Order: sequence, then C-alpha cells, then structure tokens
Amino acid sequence: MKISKLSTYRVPPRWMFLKIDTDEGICGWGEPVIEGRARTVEAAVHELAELLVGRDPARINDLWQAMYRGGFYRGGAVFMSAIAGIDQALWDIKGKALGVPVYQLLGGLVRERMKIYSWVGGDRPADIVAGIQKLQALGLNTFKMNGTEELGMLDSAKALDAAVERIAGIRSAFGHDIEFGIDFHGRVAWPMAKPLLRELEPYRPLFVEEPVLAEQSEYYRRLSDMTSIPLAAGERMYSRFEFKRVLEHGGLAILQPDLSHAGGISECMRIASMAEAYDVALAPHCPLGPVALAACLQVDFASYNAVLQEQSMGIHYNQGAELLDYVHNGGDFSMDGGYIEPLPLPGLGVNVNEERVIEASRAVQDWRNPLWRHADGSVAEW
Ligand SMILES: O=C(O)[C@H](O)[C@@H](O)[C@@H](O)[C@H](O)CO
Ligand SMILES: [Mg+2]
Repeated sequence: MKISKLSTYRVPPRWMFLKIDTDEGICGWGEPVIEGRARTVEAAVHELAELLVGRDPARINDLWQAMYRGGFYRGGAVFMSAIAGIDQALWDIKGKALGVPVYQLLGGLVRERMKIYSWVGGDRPADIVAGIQKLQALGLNTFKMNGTEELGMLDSAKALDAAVERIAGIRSAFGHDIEFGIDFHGRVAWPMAKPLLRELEPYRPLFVEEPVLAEQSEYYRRLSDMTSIPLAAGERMYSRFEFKRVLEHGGLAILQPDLSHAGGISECMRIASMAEAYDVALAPHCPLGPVALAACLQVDFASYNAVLQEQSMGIHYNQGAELLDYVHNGGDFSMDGGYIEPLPLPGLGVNVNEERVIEASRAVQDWRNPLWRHADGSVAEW
C-alpha cells in the first residue's frame, strides 16, 4: 500500500480535517490544527506531504521520525500539530487495513468505559450553576470552567474574591455531588497563583489546570508544594521532550497532552507511559472535533493512567458546528451517564461524513481567539 494524496479541509467552528488517500482505496482521517492558526498548520501538513506521498502508510514509526527529525528544526505548536494529524490518519489507515480499532493495536482495552467531562460557563465564566444543572440532566457529573476573567500580574483582593465566590457558589449549589476542574487558562501569573490556589483550597476542585503558563513550568513544583489541589497542564506542551522536563521537575499530578498538538497517537502513548512511571495521571486535552476526540479515546482505552477525557459537546467555541455534525456514527459517541464506551469501528472509530466536510469547507471563516486587554490597555492573557 502507498500513500497517494493528502487533502485538508478547514471547517467551522475552528477545526481542520486531513484525509490521507492510499493506492488501495483505504483512507485515513486526522485533525491537525492549532486553534486560530489553521492555515499555518495546513501549510505545514502540505510541506510534510513531500515526505509521505509514495511511502507505505504502515510504517508509522519511521514516517513519524522522518517528519520530526528530517527537517532539522523540531517541536512547537504548529509543526507538532501537523505531525499529530498525520499520525492520527496513519493509525486510522492501519486499523482499517487490519479491520480492528486502533486500541487493539496499542495492546487492547484497559477499561470498559472512559469518564468524560464538559465545559461550562464560557470565556468569562458565568451562569455556571445553570450550565451544570442542564448537563446534570444528561447524567454528567464532571465539569470544567475558567477560573477567572482577565487577571493582572498583581491584581486586587476583589478580583480574587470574585473568582473564589464563583467556586463557593458551585459547592453550595451542588455540594460534592459533582466534581469540577478549574482552568486558570494561563490568565494567572506567578504572583497571583499562590494566593488564588490557597483561597480555592477549601472547595477542593478536582484539579486546577495551567496554574501558570507552560513557559513558567518551573513554578509547578513550588505551587504543588503549597497546595493539596492536584495541578494539571499539557495542552501547550508538544512532545515527550517537553513533558520529560516537567515530570523530572515535578509538581503536576495530571498531564493533559492534546492529541492534535502533541505529535498524535504515537507521541501521546509515549507521554502516557512516561507519566505512569512518575505516578502521574493522564487526561488528554480535547476542545476540538470528533477525529481528535476519537484519537484521544484510542489512547485512553489503552492507557492505565488515563482518568478523564475532555470533549467539546456544548463548549463555548463550537459556534457554527457541533462535535458530531461531521460524522455518520454519532451514536457511537454516546456520553450517557458521563462515560463513553470504546468506539466499535476499525481505525480511529470515526465514519467521517466527507460530503458534509467538503461542503462546510467551502464557506469557512478563519476563527481567531479574542485579543484581551487590561484596563490600562496592556495585553491580557485570554
Ligand atoms: O482546556 C481547554 O479546553 C483549553 O484551555 C481551551 O480553552 C483552549 O485550548 C482553546 O481551545 C484555545 O483556543
Ligand atoms: Mg485548558
């Protein structure tokens, strides 16, 4: 079998799908994208195609190494997202060619179902209690929300009180019948991370995500030493070579690699087992589409330390299309009771509605995250 063509489709809400065709009629799908930089990743995918067309798609490891090492420069969000989507599609082809779900090729199931969580509250966290009540009706009991709005490097007690009162309100509404993670989303700088974590301690969130920005990861250990709240990060780290340093330095209880940013299934399986060696849990990041989620689930079902899976159903970013709009087998992604079962179809387990993808790609707008500014006019972390 030989790779014959790579086609990319940027589609609403802010995703990109990659289709890899082969000379034997089997195709594979991937989801290479950096939210807000889809065209840049698209260019990277088509540059990498020069290494792939004419090659045997079964040789995933060699193709991965050639893409990663072959261009001298390596790593980073754009390049590793391009590799990630290509890797997903190669695993999809392999599974389809052998007639098995990818998790079978990764050693088989370690669990019967995978716990999922949903976003509530939007960019500026609001109406969280109502959001949780709506999803509780669907049987979900684990959620995530932004912890703050814009927050200055040195902000007021009032700003901290607003963040804490929001969380206190959740606990008074639901007690411990639900669990939730709080995403600091890179908005909290080192000077504010310590006081905010301390004030949130009594409400026992399941985790706090990106307590400081990934480029400040040397603080994870110091923050972890001063709080009992499990700290999580990983969506803005892009290979095992970055995760290695964070694991050695310590501080993170949960790694959140993104299957569409951190080199794909091949790389995230390696990151998962590195984390397990340090007794660190895995909770793949996935605010994206169905192919990215399917790739996450293949890793989740083959990784002992996978504990929680993000998915984008109802997320505030999904304007113009929803998680399952581009697939024929949406029923396989049932989340009743807050769990997903192994996807039954061979490959990644997604039956992509190609006609719908092509049609949607014709009228796509470029998505951009907002540029926030503080009251003094300086740029604020979004
Ligand atoms: O935890 C999450 O889902 C992420 O922080 C998410 O909000 C961002 O990755 C967003 O997709 C960037 O455009
Ligand atoms: Mg996050």
